Amino acid sequence: MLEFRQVHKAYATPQGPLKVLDGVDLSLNAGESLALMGESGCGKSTLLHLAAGLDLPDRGEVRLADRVISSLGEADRARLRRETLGLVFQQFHLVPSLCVLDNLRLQARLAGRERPNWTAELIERLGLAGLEKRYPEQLSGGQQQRLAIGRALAPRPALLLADEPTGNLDESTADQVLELLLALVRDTGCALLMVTHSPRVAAPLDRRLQLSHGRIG
Ligand SMILES: Nc1ncnc2c1ncn2[C@@H]1O[C@H](COP(=O)(O)OP(=O)(O)OP(=O)(O)O)[C@@H](O)[C@H]1O
Repeated sequence: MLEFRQVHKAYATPQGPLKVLDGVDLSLNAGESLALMGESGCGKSTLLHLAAGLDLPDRGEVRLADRVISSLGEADRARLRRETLGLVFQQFHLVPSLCVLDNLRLQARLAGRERPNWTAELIERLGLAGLEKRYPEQLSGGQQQRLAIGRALAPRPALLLADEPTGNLDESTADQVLELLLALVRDTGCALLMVTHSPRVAAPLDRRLQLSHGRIG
């Protein structure tokens, strides 16, 4: 589903290149869930951005759904991302001018996979029934993050990439949102790569990997 082969990435800084990934190998099978852990600044978000084709490695290869996403041009990367991936970040990235229902519909439509029955089921399971016509700013933080998860899963992606998806929520809301995310991932058979610094959040996933000194330990 997702594979990194000897991936290297450095950022240009005024002090010279900052080496962040230094030969990362990683492989995630279809339907599998993986927690990527490591200290702040070790390169977890960088790795996730490379997995999504939002950025490119300096060396090495990133394969997504049997395509080498790191060799594709920007338009092809965007298409592969739309067709294959769901993305959930700490900031919700909802469309503020669209209501709950249209936020969900838009994402499915962009992927060319609108399924009204699935959208309706999602709204129920997200606990957003009755709030379909509300705009994101009229929702609580937990509701917004549930909507962001629903939006990512609306097109039934093969892989969900999540960057600290409960990082902005209080502990009990975070627990509920995480439980919902894992249940939806399990029921849709979607693979999951989740960045988290929290062992508690990582515990229920199939595997846990540590990123340190630019490599997977
Ligand atoms: N565009 C950029 N230009 C220069 N340096 C960057 C850039 N993006 C990230 N960095 C640096 O690269 C390193 C890795 O950043 P990254 O965001 O991947 O870490 P992280 O493990 O996700 O951190 P956190 O857990 O704090 O979110 C950090 O030292 C960061 O300051």
